[in-house]
Amino acid sequence: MSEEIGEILVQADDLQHKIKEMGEQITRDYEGKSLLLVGVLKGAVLFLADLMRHLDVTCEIDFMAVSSYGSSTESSGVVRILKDLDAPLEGRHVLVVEDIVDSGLTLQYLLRTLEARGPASLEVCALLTKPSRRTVDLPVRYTGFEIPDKFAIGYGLDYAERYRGLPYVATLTLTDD
Ligand SMILES: O=P(O)(O)OC[C@H]1O[C@H](OP(=O)(O)OP(=O)(O)O)[C@H](O)[C@@H]1O
Ligand code: HPA
Ligand SMILES: [Mg+2]
Repeated sequence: MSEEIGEILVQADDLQHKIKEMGEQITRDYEGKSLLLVGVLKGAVLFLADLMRHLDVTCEIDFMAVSSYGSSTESSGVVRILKDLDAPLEGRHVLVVEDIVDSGLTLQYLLRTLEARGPASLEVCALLTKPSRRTVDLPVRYTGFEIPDKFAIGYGLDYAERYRGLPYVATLTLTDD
């Protein structure tokens, strides 16, 4: 099997422009509040780092690692916690930061888990969404871009742990040799 970077789905400039807009919107919505960003490792690392540069509110970060894809292009459907948050969520305004909502299974699991910890509020900010693949209906308050039903790489998104550092989002083309 050989692999190559396919068509570009979201250009680097468009990503950065949208992230600035999202940061400004979140700043307005959380004015006067203290925000806890929960980054979902590993994919959300680039997005969270860029987003928080556009937040003008008191803000802390924490991370959770869950994995359902491994080195496959299809979700296994079984979500596992690999690393939990460092601090309790009780009474906190929590914003979950995701790179992509695809089937929605990861986020469904996360929201159930985090809601049970008693946050003051719990919302989601996702850079990318694939609405055509969604198997569960979820409340995503902030969304960057809708992308088609194709396996995407770049800007945090991996295939077998590679390609996360690309500054744009593209498709991955896999061909049998
Ligand atoms: O909506 P879903 O179908 O559940 O897919 C979305 C999730 O899958 C990816 O994570 P992955 O499990 O690949 O871990 P990673 O972030 O470390 O790559 C992505 O970062 C989301 O967290
Ligand atoms: O399209 C994708 N690419 C990489 N990781 C993913 N996790 C869910 N969907 C995707
Ligand atoms: Mg992955």
